[in-house]
Amino acid sequence: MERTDLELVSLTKHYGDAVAVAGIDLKIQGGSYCCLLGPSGCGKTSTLRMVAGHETPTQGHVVLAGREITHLEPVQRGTAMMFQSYALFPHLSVLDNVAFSARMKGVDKATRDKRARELLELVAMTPYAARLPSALSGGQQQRVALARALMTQPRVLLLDEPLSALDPFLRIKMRAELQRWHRELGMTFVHVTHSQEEAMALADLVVVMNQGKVEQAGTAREVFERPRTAFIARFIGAHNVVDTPSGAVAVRSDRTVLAPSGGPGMAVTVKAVEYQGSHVQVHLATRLDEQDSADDRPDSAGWVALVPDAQFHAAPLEPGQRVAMSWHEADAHVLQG
Ligand SMILES: Nc1ncnc2c1ncn2[C@@H]1O[C@H](COP(=O)(O)OP(=O)(O)OP(=O)(O)O)[C@@H](O)[C@H]1O
Repeated sequence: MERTDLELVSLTKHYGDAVAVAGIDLKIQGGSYCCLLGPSGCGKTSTLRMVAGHETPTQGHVVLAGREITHLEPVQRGTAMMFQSYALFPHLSVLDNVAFSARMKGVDKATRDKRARELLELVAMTPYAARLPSALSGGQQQRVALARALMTQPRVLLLDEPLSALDPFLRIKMRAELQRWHRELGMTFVHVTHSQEEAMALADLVVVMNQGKVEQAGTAREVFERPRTAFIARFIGAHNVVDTPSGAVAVRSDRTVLAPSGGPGMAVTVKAVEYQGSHVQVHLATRLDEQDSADDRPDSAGWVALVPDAQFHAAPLEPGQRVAMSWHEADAHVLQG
């Protein structure tokens, strides 16, 4: 089988003095679903735009299927971008929107309409072929945007926050559709998101970025079970970062054990209790008056224990109560840096 890997080599982008992307090395296997994940401003979109050819790298290379594409025009690369705002042409019907790129290339009407109809079928939009975009819902516009991007027969589909404009219900529905399309099309998807939940749900390869660099790349399970740094553990969530005499460790919230005060472990205070159905989230701090732990405060000392509901109700806890927090040695994962 032909290799269609996408490789980024020392990919760098400066805007004046500001470093948006600080030298990324990444290999994305052909046909995989990759999510670029990270907080706002970490360089995800700049990276995607350099792959698409909408931004010129300051340094480095983009290689697709063994071919250097760094300085090619967007249409010559074998990539297609689906934008955050779907940017459909308002005066063109759904069918003509999808067929547009082929029309620009001079493909005859019968051929381009046939291909456009096949793609509308794929995204379940056949009944809407004659409509204008203004008469479609957000989810429907998204499907048309996808069909339009696929018209160029790309090897790599680039998706910039494709679900961010949708309401939570539709977002989950479209997530399942993205998975299905990825499976059916067999092409590489590179999807930018700031939602760890979205990345974990979709990606074969999760690439967590921080300040223009790749902080960790791996399967969702690898990143969740073996977060490399405190930043990753906090960003992925559901982990406590605890300073111990042998360095910082990450412990999953559901593996954090609470015992009556005086028991083994660290003496902490219950700050808040949140009932969540199958589990109860117990927020903990060294003292009751401590501020909430903020993501941007790396030294913050707030923790969460996720206690199964039956266990919690057998021995309920209340804010202000002192407890002992501990974990099994095997559940403490040593962090770097
Ligand atoms: N055209 C530009 N000119 C100057 N600075 C820019 C430009 N585009 C992006 N930046 C800066 O580069 C950094 C990375 O931006 P980028 O859009 O790639 O981040 P992001 O991770 O996609 O963020 P978001 O999730 O908010 O879209 C940011 O600090 C941003 O302000």
